[in-house]
Formats: sequence, C-alpha cells, structure tokens
Amino acid sequence: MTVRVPGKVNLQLSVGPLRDDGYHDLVNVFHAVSLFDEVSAVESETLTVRVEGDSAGLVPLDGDNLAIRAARALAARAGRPYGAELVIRKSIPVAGGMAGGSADAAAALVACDRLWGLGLPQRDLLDIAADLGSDVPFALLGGTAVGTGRGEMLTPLPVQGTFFWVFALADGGLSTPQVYGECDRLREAAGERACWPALSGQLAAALRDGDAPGLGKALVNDLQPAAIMLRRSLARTLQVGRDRGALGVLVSGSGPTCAFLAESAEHALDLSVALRSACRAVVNAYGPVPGAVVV
Ligand SMILES: C[C@@](CO)(OP(=O)(O)O)[C@H](O)COP(=O)(O)OP(=O)(O)OC[C@H]1O[C@@H](n2ccc(N)nc2=O)[C@H](O)[C@@H]1O
Ligand SMILES: Nc1ncnc2c1ncn2[C@@H]1O[C@H](COP(=O)(O)OP(=O)(O)O)[C@@H](O)[C@H]1O
Repeated sequence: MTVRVPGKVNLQLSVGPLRDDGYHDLVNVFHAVSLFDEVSAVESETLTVRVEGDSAGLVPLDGDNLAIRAARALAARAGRPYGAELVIRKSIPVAGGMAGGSADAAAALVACDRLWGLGLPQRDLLDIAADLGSDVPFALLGGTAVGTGRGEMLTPLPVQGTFFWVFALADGGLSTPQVYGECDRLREAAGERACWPALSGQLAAALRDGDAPGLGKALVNDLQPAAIMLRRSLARTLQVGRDRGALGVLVSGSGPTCAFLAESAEHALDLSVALRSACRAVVNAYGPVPGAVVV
C-alpha cells in the first residue's frame, strides 16, 4: 500500500493571541503543492519505519517519527496491536515549514487504514490527525483550505486554475515552537498586542478568480519576522525573488523555506535560476494538488 502526500505553503498565516494550552489561535490558509513524500506500508508483526532520500538522516526513526505515531494512534483507535513496515520516500524538506512530518503522518493513516482493512470514515481519520499535530488534518485533505483554531479546523476554499511556485530550500531547519516563541517575543518587545485574526477578503477573492497578481499582493505570514530574526540570510533570499519580479514572496510557515509566486511556468524557471545562488537548493512546484492519495 503506497500513499503519495503533498507538502504545503501557507498563503495567509495570521497568528492570534497565545492560548492557555500553549498554542496560538490562527487563520491559516494552507495550499498543497506538488512536492510529494511517499509512504508505503507492508504487513509486519511489529511497527517499524525506514526513510529514503537525501534528507533521510534528519528524520527520527523511533517513536518520535510522526508516521509511526500516526500508525500507533490508528491501531489504538481500532483496538488491535497491528504492525506494519513503513517506508518513507522523502522529498519534502525536513523542518522546512512545508509540513513534511505532518504529511507523512497523514499518509501513514491512509496507508495503514487500507492495509489493516479498517475503512474508517474520513471524519475519523481527521479526528486522529488533529491529535497528532495542527497541520496533519490538512495533509489528508489537500487543495486549499483555511484552518482556524490551532489550524486543525478546516474549511476548503474555492480556487480557480493553477498557481506556479518556486521554493528556495535552506541549509538546516527551524523549530516550529521556537519560531512561535520568537514571534511572541518580538510582539512583546514592540508593545504589540496580537489581534484576533480574520480571513483576508483580498486573498479569498484572488484564489476564487485565479488572479495570480492579486494573490501575490495578498500573501502574508505573521511568523516571517521571527523566522528572519532566527535566520538572517532569509531576508536576502526573499529580496532576490522580489528583484526578479516574483508576484509575491514569503517565508513558508515557520520557515526556513522561502516561497515565490511566479506569473507562469516559464517565469518560475527564470526565478529558479536566479535563486540558485541564494539558497541550498531550488524546487519548482504548482498548486493546489490533492491531499494524501493511494497510488
Ligand atoms: C507553523 C505551521 C503553519 O502551518 O506549520 P510549519 O510551517 O511549522 O510546518 C503550523 O502552525 C505548525 O503546525 P504543527 O507543526 O502541526 O505544530 P504542532 O505539532 O501542532 O505544534 C508544535 C508547537 O508549535 C506551536 N504552535 C503550533 C500551532 C499553533 N496554532 N500554535 C502554536 O503555538 C506550539 O508551541 C506547539 O507546541
Ligand atoms: N516523518 C517525518 N518527517 C520529517 N520530520 C519528522 C518526521 N517525523 C518527525 N519529524 C520531526 O519533526 C520535525 C519537524 O519536521 P517537518 O514536519 O518536516 O517540519 P515543519 O514543522 O517545519 O514543517 C523534524 O525536525 C523532525 O525531528
């Protein structure tokens, strides 16, 4: 059983106040892009994971692996000590702000649900997903959707057409809790109070109309100043894309991956050439694409 699952970029990441449970209330517009991990599950007595790909060494192989945690949570829901041998073929950057670990968790849920013949309804999988992490439900759904609460309560957004993206991958990752912490620290230092976030009308209209220039202008990420503070070189990477005429530039989620919206597939190629010297690697992708699917 093999499942393909996309990474994401956040088109609007508006961060509200810090809650008592340590999470922030968000308006988080997720957009699934054509940069995929694959998770295979074959029958086994025990539950194990192996990771393939250039960044395999950065992924934990013990109980911290999100795919293992997902399979365990599913077996617990089914009330049976099921096993599986999981293999993750990794292309989504690790700790890159593109939710690769969450994607693997979602893929493992779908793969093991099939392998074990459980046939759980999607709402049950979404429930288990939300317990695993705020970004996991979206990886099941894919497309473009707005997440509220800590990002786990999803409403799909209508989108016309396809958007062309370039991603500049950085050396090393950034820790998501550390970036949220830095965001709080910067706000406090500036005497700013976090506002209650709302979905941007300009962003929703641009998505609905397939208006790439409009989307470029509406992109927003409240975590961007914090990510730049923790990784100063991102400011330069973003500037290279602006200078080369990207319709919009932003840090993807908690970073350090930077995302650039292109006018067309040709413009994306031009941007990717310009960005090559400003980061570790460049990847072109398009969105939206579906969430975790059996291949
Ligand atoms: C920032 C975002 C944007 O989509 O993702 P990445 O860019 O890292 O992939 C998400 O909010 C990350 O979601 P996810 O990676 O699933 O985080 P979780 O495991 O739920 O939480 C990890 C930690 O991030 C912080 N956190 C997460 C979500 C949220 N709404 N508020 C938070 O403050 C908390 O410190 C929490 O303990
Ligand atoms: N299957 C997995 N793939 C990637 N990272 C994983 C996985 N399981 C657990 N992790 C851990 O989750 C952390 C965050 O990874 P990831 O989801 O790729 O990044 P981000 O939260 O920035 O989108 C990693 O540093 C890694 O230790």
